[in-house]
Amino acid sequence: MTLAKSKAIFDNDDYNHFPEVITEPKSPVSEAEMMQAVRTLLLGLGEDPDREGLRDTPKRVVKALKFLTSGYQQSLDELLNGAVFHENANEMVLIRDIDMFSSCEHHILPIIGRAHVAYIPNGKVIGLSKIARICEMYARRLQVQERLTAQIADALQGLLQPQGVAVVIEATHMCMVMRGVEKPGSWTSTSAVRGIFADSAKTRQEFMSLIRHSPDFH
Ligand SMILES: Nc1nc2c(ncn2[C@@H]2O[C@H](COP(=O)(O)OP(=O)(O)OP(=O)(O)O)[C@@H](O)[C@H]2O)c(=O)[nH]1
Ligand SMILES: [Zn+2]
Repeated sequence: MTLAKSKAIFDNDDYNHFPEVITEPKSPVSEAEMMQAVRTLLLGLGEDPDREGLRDTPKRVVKALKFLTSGYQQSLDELLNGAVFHENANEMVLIRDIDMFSSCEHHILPIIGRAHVAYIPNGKVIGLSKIARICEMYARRLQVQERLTAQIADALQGLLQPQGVAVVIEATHMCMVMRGVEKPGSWTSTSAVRGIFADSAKTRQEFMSLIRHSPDFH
């Protein structure tokens, strides 16, 4: 199937109307105000925001935070770019070890980990890279790991109406490592299963056994 032909099918398809909700409104705060707030933070920390090393820090922090939360500005429609194709595949598709960087919404500190995403098609498949892009879009928002996991699963379920979707995220939270309870080496696993992965223990186990042998996780 050519890409052009696939796109034509895609254009007529109902997945275009998958209700992607942008949960965050456009910001009413200017960059100048954000930089001023970072300057205040620096003062609060007892620093001198006018010393050479910190002079451009408010600007850098705002730029970095905007990048780390740039998923708010994206939508599924935009990132898919038409890459959903009709295909009579009905075996499990698994992408494992998708690197992931998110930010916890409680402390705005990094969540670092990997996602494993599987689905069993039901007439439609998605461009493989788009699965990683969907993970990135939701990761680049302020998150809790459970919601991030569920959002990825629900996006694929809504886009493809597959037989089922399974998502596992294994991550370490810097708010639990560098501060607070200070537990380096702790990993949090979350899963979200939909359709046949929820209904069939055998299918779920097949997925779990395929992702299990990753050497980095225990
Ligand atoms: N369920 C869940 N909790 C998270 C996630 N990221 C951070 N948290 C937790 O959010 C909780 C916030 O608890 P609070 O007691 O309000 O904040 P805190 O005083 O900074 O808590 P400590 O981290 O225990 O020092 C902490 O237990 C964090 O570990 C996440 O992705 N999922
Ligand atoms: Zn946190």
